[in-house]
Amino acid sequence: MSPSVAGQKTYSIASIPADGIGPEVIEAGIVALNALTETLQTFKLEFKNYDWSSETYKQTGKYIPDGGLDELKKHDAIFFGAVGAPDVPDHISLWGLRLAICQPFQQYANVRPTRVFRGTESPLRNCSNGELDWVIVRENSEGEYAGQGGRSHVGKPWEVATDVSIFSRHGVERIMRFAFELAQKRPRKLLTVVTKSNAQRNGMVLWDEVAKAVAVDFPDVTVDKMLVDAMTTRMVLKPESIDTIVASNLHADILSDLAAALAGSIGIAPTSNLDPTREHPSMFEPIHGSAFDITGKGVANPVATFWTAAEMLAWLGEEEAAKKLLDCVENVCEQGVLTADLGGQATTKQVTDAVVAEIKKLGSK
Ligand SMILES: NC(=O)c1ccc[n+]([C@@H]2O[C@H](COP(=O)([O-])OP(=O)(O)OC[C@H]3O[C@@H](n4cnc5c(N)ncnc54)[C@H](O)[C@@H]3O)[C@@H](O)[C@H]2O)c1
Ligand SMILES: O=C(O)[C@H](O)[C@@H](O)C(=O)O
Ligand SMILES: [K+]
Ligand SMILES: [Mn+2]
Repeated sequence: MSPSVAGQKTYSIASIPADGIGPEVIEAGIVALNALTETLQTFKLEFKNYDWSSETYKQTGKYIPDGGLDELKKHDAIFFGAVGAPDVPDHISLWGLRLAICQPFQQYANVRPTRVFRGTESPLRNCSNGELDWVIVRENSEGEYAGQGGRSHVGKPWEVATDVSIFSRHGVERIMRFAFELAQKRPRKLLTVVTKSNAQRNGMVLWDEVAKAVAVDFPDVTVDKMLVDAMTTRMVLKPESIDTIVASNLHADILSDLAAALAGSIGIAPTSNLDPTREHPSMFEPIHGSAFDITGKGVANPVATFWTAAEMLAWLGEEEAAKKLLDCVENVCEQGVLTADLGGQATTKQVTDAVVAEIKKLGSK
């Protein structure tokens, strides 16, 4: 961050639109953010685009060029689209770009809020707005995504393959502390620790023990423990009983897509990959992937990326602007300007234009 001539703070943002609908929604996000800074005149954003993608990988053999991570470190935040292409195996693309940033940058806290917006509907019967307002905290550096494992005797009938889950006391304790602190800041002060310590008898047992130990430091937070399978039914049947959730890397990945769908669509929900120590820039992306089925059609819902942009601003310290942006987005949903995933007919551009129009109204308030 650097002071600008006009005395306004300037934040430097690396944008990595990458694959599929990533470039479509990131473009929409940048349009909305530029409209916001022009209207508010309270801070500035400078974007630098990185064309790292599956296309680059196919041409050069690398998603991130040599020295790329050092380049990224110079920015205040990273605004990421989605990675994954039909002609590159998914494990190559995910580990080549998203995880290749999250893991070395120790963005260990993945924060995934979900709620039902004004003007949108939950597919759940009898779930009114306000009854589904959750934040899922996903452990984002180890667990099932530790990268430990391998294959031997490839192609032989006796072939073996392993993916070993790693739970370290250090890794579990830091995510638990983060989740308790977040739950403590929310009005209900309610945290559900998701586990699978009946079947997974080592790592998940450590997970539970550390949760219990950390809870002692947060006497004002009410904690409960749920096995992940039962958690899915509670999310569907008693959404109002849930507030903040902490879960392992894989469990939370699955639960958060479910959460987004229960709030109306995967096209709404944001993700923050945070390095809470602020040693490295944090990375912000919509929760969804590259959505090959709708790529290039101009119909991707940009709302998840707008909410992502708001989360990024809040992390940078611009909470008021973040709140205003999200309000504009919710106003547009309430006006019924919705993409097909939310039951509407609007295009990405029509939703973006409507959000920009709402943002411009802020200037006259
Ligand atoms: N963080 C990431 O970059 C990330 C996340 C998830 C999946 N992926 C990758 O994306 C690729 C496709 O994965 P997938 O199909 O499992 O998940 P996906 O999220 O891309 O799509 C799932 C479904 O949701 C719909 N959808 C997603 N985003 C939408 C939006 N903004 N508006 C409207 N509809 C939307 C899609 O059309 C599709 O029907 C794979 O390569 C996968 O590895 C990447
Ligand atoms: O991390 C993953 O599993 C994928 O990138 C994706 O599904 C996500 O949620 O980020
Ligand atoms: K994404
Ligand atoms: Mn996911």
